[in-house]
Formats: sequence, C-alpha cells, structure tokens
Amino acid sequence: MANPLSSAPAIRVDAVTKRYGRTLALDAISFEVRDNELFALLGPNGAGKTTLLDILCTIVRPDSGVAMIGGFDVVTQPLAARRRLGIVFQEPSLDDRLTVLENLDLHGLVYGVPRKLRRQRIEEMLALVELTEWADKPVRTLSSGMKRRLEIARALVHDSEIMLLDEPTVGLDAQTRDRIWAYIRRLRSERQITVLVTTHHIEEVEGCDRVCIMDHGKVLALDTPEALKRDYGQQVLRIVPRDDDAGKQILARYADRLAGVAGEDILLNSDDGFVEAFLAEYGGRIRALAVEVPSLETVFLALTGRALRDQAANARERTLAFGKRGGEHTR
Ligand SMILES: Nc1ncnc2c1ncn2[C@@H]1O[C@H](COP(=O)(O)OP(=O)(O)OP(=O)(O)O)[C@@H](O)[C@H]1O
Repeated sequence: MANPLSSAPAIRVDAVTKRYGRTLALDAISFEVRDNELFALLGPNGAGKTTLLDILCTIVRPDSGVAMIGGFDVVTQPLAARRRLGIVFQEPSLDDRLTVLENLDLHGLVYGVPRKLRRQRIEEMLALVELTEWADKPVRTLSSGMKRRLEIARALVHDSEIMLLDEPTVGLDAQTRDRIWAYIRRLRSERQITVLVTTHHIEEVEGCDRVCIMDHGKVLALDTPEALKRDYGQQVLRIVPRDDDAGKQILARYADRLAGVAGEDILLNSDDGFVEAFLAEYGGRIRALAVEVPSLETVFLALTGRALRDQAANARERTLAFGKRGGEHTR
C-alpha cells in the first residue's frame, strides 16, 4: 500500500513523555528521523531508549505527546504503523525448535505476505545475512551472532520500510558486532530502508548519519558525529592516581577542569599546554595517563559529566604507561 503521507518523515517523535511510577523514563522528547537515514540513539542504561522503541513499535502507550511511523500515529493507527516496521528486540524472540526457514516463513505468514513473495524475500534475506546454508537447521543449533543475523533477516520479510534495532550487538564479540553493522549498512543502501538503532557502544555510532544522545529520558544533543565532535568535543586527560591521597589532591587542585570521574580514573578538560603543566606537578603521583582527543566519548562526557565506557585504550589515544617507580614512562 502506498504511504498516503509520503512527505512525512520516517519517524516523528513530538514531546513524548512516559512515566513508570516515580520514574520519568521519557521527558517530553522530540526528534525526527529522515527517510533512508541511519540514526543512532545513544545513551547509558536507563536513558529511556527501550521505552522509546517500545512506544514506536506500539507495545507501550506514551502518557502524552505524539509518535508517528511513516506518517501514522502509533496510538491511533497502530496497525498501519506496525506494518511499516521491522523490529529486532533486545531479547531474542526466535522459536528455537523451528528451523531457520520455518521461523522466517512463520513471520511472513503472520504478516500476510503471499507465498511466492515470501519465498523470494526469505531467499534474498538469508543470502544477505549469509545464512542460506543454515536454512534447514533448527535455530537452537545457531550461535548467538547467527541468531542476531536471523532476527535482522526476519524483520525484513514483510513490507518493512523502517527498521528498529534495540542494542543489536549486545553480548556479541567485536568481530560479530562489526559484521552485524556491515549488514545494517548494506540493508540501508540496498533496500533503501530507514534504520533507527539504539546502542551504548559509542564506537558503533561513528558511521551513523546522525546520533541522538539521550540521558535520563531527555535528548541532550542530536547531530552528525562530526558536528557533535566539533560542537561539544574536547581534549580530555584521563588520569589514574597512584593512590587515594594523590587522587584527592588532583581533584582539589583541578576542580575547575574536572570533566568527570570513571571508576578510579579522573578526567580533566585539557589542552596541549596543560598536559606538560600537569606532568610537571603530578607526574610522580600517577600510575597512568592518557590524552583523549575529541571523540564521541568526550562529547558524551561534556554533555553528561559521565563516561560511557571505563576502558580508554584505543587507537585514538596517546597513552603514557608509567613504570613501577614514579615518573618513569614510555610513550
Ligand atoms: N516496565 C517498567 N516498569 C518500571 N520502570 C521501568 C519499566 N521500563 C523501564 N523502566 C524504567 O525507565 C527508565 C528507562 O528505562 P529504559 O529501559 O527505557 O532505558 P534504556 O536506555 O533502554 O536502558 P537499557 O539499555 O538498560 O535497556 C529506567 O529507569 C527503567 O528502570
């Protein structure tokens, strides 16, 4: 069926609020996702991402505000909205006793996809997620990465134009995560679909068109990764003090530069001159130090005062590892 509101954005969220008892899970949030966009919702646990997805896929009703899928209101026109969606939930929802093919076929049947078209789509999707050879195997024999791939395939057996993926890579190893993202990008370009994906892995959103950063049920920022880094990114010095006493002294001395604390790490807003000045004063009282260049991680830190991940070791950083005796270091 042609979309009667074809000029409408793929997803529109307007002042949506949802409360669970005393918890304000969503606090009047608004944004739009354009057609064929790869759009990420980034936020820590409890930010409200799943609640928002549950509203978009018509499982949960908002207390107030409007949410639209392809121009259809999720509260007043849930069936029309739902038909346009392909959904991959956080919790696996495949039938383990059925084969790969049976799972896909059942889904197509439920959505009323005619038999011939169903066969064709299933074949296409299995090829895309590289599971053709597994078609007749029971789902219980698949690895967790393969099950995720199958769920992605299943979400696209009907006429879905908009795909919602809730933490699609959670619990998967780095290699499998990369593969899942490769499928998502391919799908977007080959099937011209719109993708909204939630994640709390910051490195995963670098390749998305736009990123919406959420915390405590609010949108803190929404833009392309480049624009976010330009507007909010900053150089941060990540320090591991030698002991509690040193930590307290650093915190007191640089309170005006404090960007956040993550476990035993102290994060200070930095600039090139500051690193040398800090080392001259505290070089002997720290165990490790890393200079983090502006990244989505430092954007998140600037916006929330919290780090999204505890480990700060990756290629973007120049790390100085300090030896057992204070002051010795290797670059
Ligand atoms: N059914 C519910 N009943 C009560 N509180 C809920 C319910 N669902 C979510 N919440 C609360 O609403 C807030 C937002 O939760 P939500 O699951 O949407 O966040 P999230 O960003 O998706 O986090 P996660 O990645 O852990 O799923 C949290 O404080 C959560 O405890």
